[in-house]
Amino acid sequence: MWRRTTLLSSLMPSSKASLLHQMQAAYGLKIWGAFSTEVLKPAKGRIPPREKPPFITFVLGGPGSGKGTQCAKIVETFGFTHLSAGDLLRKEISSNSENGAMILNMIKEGKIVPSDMTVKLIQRAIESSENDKFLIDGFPRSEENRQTYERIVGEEPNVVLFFDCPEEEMVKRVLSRNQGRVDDNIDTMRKRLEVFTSLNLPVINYYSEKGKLYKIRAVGTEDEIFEQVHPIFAAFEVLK
Ligand SMILES: Nc1ncnc2c1ncn2[C@@H]1O[C@H](COP(=O)(O)OP(=O)(O)OP(=O)(O)O)[C@@H](O)[C@H]1O
Ligand SMILES: Nc1ccn([C@@H]2O[C@H](COP(=O)(O)O)[C@@H](O)[C@H]2O)c(=O)n1
Ligand SMILES: [Mg+2]
Repeated sequence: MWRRTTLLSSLMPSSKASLLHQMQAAYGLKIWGAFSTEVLKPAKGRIPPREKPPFITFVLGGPGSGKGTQCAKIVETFGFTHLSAGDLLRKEISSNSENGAMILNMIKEGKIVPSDMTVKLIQRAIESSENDKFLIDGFPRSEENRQTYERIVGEEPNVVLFFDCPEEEMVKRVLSRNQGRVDDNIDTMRKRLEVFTSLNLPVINYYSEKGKLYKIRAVGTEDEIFEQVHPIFAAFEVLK
C-alpha cells in the first residue's frame, strides 16, 4: 500500500476522492496507477508519491545479535533508511501516545506489541520518507507480525537478513550495552530469547523456504560481520 491514498485523496477534487474510496473498497487498494498522473505535482511540503514500491529489507536476529550495529554500516555504505521497529515503539512511549504505557509494559516483559500498531508505525515512517530503500530492523518478530504487514502494506520484502549469533554472545552483548534500555537486564533478556525461539525462528524459516533469506554468522568483529553483509547489497546495486 505505497499509494499514500489518504494524501492522494486530499489532493483531489471531492468527486474523484469519493471514487477513489469506492475503488479502494472494491479493489483492495491496488489502484495507484489509475490516479498517478493526477498527483504528479505534489502540494508544497508534501512528499511525491512513489512510482514503484520501495526496496524493503527485513533485518532479523536474536536480541543483541548486532542488527542495529550492522544496519548503521549498511546505511553508511548503501544509503538505506534504517527503521528499527523497537526504536519506533520506544518513540511512541516517549511521545506520550495513548498506547505508550501498554507498549512500555510489553517491552519490559519482552513481549510482542500488537502487530497492527507496529505495522502502522513502520508504514507511516516509510511513507514520510523520500528514500526508496529501507532496512526494517527487528521486524517481523512473529508470524502474526508478518501476516499483518502483508495484509496492511500488501507487499513482501525483497531481502531478509538473519544475524545468527550464539545465545551466550547475545546475552554478553546486551548486558554490556549500557544504553539505558529497560529491557537490557537478565530477566527480560531470558524472556526475549524465549520469544525469539518460539515466535521469530518460524518466520526466519518461512523466508528461508521462500529463498529470500541471507544468513550471516554474527560472531567476530563488527567489520568481519559486515564483510559478509556487503556483497549481498553490492549485488542488488549492480542489478538496479
Ligand atoms: N560484532 C560485535 N562484537 C561485539 N559487540 C558487538 C558486535 N556487534 C554489536 N555489538 C554490541 O552489542 C550490543 C548489541 O548490538 P545491537 O544493538 O546492534 O544489537 P541488536 O540486534 O540491535 O539488539 P536488540 O534486538 O536488542 O535491539 C551493542 O552494545 C553493540 O555495540
Ligand atoms: N516487531 C517488534 C519489534 C520490537 N518489539 C518490542 O520492542 C522490544 C525491543 O525491540 P528491539 O528490536 O529494539 O530489540 C522487543 O523486545 C518487543 O517488546 C515488538 O513488540 N515488535
Ligand atoms: Mg536493535
